[in-house]
Amino acid sequence: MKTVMLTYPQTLTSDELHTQPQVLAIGQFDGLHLGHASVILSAVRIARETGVQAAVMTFHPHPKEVMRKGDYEGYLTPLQDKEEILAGLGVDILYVVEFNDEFSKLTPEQFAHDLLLPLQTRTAVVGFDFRFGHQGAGDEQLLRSLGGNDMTVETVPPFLLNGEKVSSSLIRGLLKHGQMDEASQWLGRPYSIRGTVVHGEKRGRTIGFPTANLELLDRYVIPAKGVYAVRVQYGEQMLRGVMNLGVKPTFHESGMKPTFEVHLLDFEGQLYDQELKVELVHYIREERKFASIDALISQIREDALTAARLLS
Ligand SMILES: Cc1cc2nc3c(=O)[nH]c(=O)nc-3n(C[C@H](O)[C@H](O)[C@H](O)COP(=O)(O)O)c2cc1C
Ligand SMILES: Nc1ncnc2c1ncn2[C@@H]1O[C@H](COP(=O)(O)OP(=O)(O)O)[C@@H](O)[C@H]1O
Repeated sequence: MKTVMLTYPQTLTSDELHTQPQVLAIGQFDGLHLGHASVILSAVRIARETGVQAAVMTFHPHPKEVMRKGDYEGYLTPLQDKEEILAGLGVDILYVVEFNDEFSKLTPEQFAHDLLLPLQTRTAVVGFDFRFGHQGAGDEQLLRSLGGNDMTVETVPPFLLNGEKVSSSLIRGLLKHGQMDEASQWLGRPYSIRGTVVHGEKRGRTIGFPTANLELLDRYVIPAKGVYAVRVQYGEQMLRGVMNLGVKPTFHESGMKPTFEVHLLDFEGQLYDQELKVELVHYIREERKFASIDALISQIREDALTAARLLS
């Protein structure tokens, strides 16, 4: 899959894009959950049937991050994660449109005429509640009429799981409550984060449980504090682990920023500066303040056994 970054208006109307006829799924797609996947897989299917390219258009940063100016709760799937998942769904090309003030003011007509049609979009595929253009003025009907004879529009109905509509906001809520099993079901995969291993307080090794402390690569949605059974991708290897996401109340009074720290079950070696992808598979328990270090150690030992059992 190829990724093309677009900024309106400079790059859009130029011939340099070398566009070819395509089926284009359009959306924010944060989370790339089962509902999003059904939109994208519809586009891929139509593209294969009609012998054209399967494309996706998304917007970055998240419009809410731009409009709320810093008061944004974070991404379920930052760009790098989106790219990886979309490539796996069979998408040929991903257009990432820079979402900025100017882009947010585009009318529906400009969006269709200056962006979709120059990209040779033969079919636009959108979710049932798709809105576009300044303040969401455009809907599916308007998109259809703006496409005229050049572009058709396919609308994909809501994807239901156990009778409920799969949505990013519902998944965010599940993560905040540590309901990882449900979140995984709706996402179609476990929730994951990526980070670089940084130096911590060097206490882990002294208590027999070294932990790789992660500095997250992006502004992820932060799930519930507590202990998790995790799978860790380290280069080509998949390793099992147990993670604490919290403020270590046994050692610190309030005011600490939550840290992500992972103890790998079957690993010895150095991880500093390495990148890890951590899948939060199950929530084990809440973080607690222990009366002694020994009590904490025996609890961590038990957590590691629980994680091994849950991940086997
Ligand atoms: C599985 C696991 C569970 C943990 N649970 C708690 C906890 O409930 N309360 C707490 O204060 N610290 C908890 N910790 C954090 C430890 O206190 C921390 O790993 C230790 O202080 C080492 O920190 P360092 O990596 O910065 O050296 C946990 C760590 C792990 C790996
Ligand atoms: N099984 C393991 N799980 C996690 N990290 C490990 C493991 N074995 C060795 N390490 C290394 O030890 C470091 C963590 O040790 P620790 O004493 O907790 O130091 P820090 O406070 O800097 O995280 C990790 O960053 C990694 O380089």
